[in-house]
Amino acid sequence: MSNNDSKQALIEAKSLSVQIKNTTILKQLNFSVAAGEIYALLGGNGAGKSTTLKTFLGFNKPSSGNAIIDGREVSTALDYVRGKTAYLPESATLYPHLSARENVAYFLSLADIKFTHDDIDQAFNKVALQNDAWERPLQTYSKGMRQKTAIALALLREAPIFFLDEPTSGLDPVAIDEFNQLVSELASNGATILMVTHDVYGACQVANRIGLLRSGELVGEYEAPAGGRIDTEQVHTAFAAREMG
Ligand SMILES: Nc1ncnc2c1ncn2[C@@H]1O[C@H](COP(=O)(O)OP(=O)(O)OP(=O)(O)O)[C@@H](O)[C@H]1O
Repeated sequence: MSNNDSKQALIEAKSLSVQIKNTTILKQLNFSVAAGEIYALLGGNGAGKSTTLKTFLGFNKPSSGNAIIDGREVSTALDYVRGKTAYLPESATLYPHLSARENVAYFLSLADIKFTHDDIDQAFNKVALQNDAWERPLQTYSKGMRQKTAIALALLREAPIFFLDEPTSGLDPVAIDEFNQLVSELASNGATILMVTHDVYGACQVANRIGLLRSGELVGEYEAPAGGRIDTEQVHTAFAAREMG
């Protein structure tokens, strides 16, 4: 029995298939992410990573099988699912002309969430957003800083489930390490994280489990040993072999 079976699964794909315009894009996916776990869906261009995320976000309907969040079918419990999840697209969709504080305050107000000035300070400190940037417009931020802002917002929304789309693409090595550290901390504090990526190294650095996706099929799964990391070499070899067919 894997570790995963003993814990509550918060994200589940059950024989999940998705068709777009008569083409089957996702084929019978089965995986689950337990509470507090980081699952990386790894695949090359066109493997179906974004389609999987979009299905869990409710933008695609399964043609068969199920996409389940916290025990509920996504397509029939959209409001519930949106309240439970935070989605970080490849580039955070925040307002460039507003400061980090103004962005966060605006989106929290939209969601009808009460907050104080101190709450926002605490969230920015938690994600290690540099203090001198808090009141500066986001257009002066690096991608890493914008991501930190988006994560601070998710923390304030108290969303327990995170979807991350290619979170480290375009980050420099220091920012990647910082980001991976932050993601690990989120999970240690109980967040459940599904990330999609083509970065083998990054996935092995943070994930408890990696699913290898190719042409819409899950062709391999790797699990970190207790207290350890998934072997990068093993996953890299499988990834490269799969990509070559
Ligand atoms: N709306 C759509 N209409 C037609 N085909 C689509 C649509 N969305 C996705 N696809 C196809 O589904 C397949 C998977 O696409 P998807 O964007 O999920 O891949 P991906 O793994 O995220 O790739 P990348 O790393 O390049 O972003 C691709 O062949 C793509 O062309």
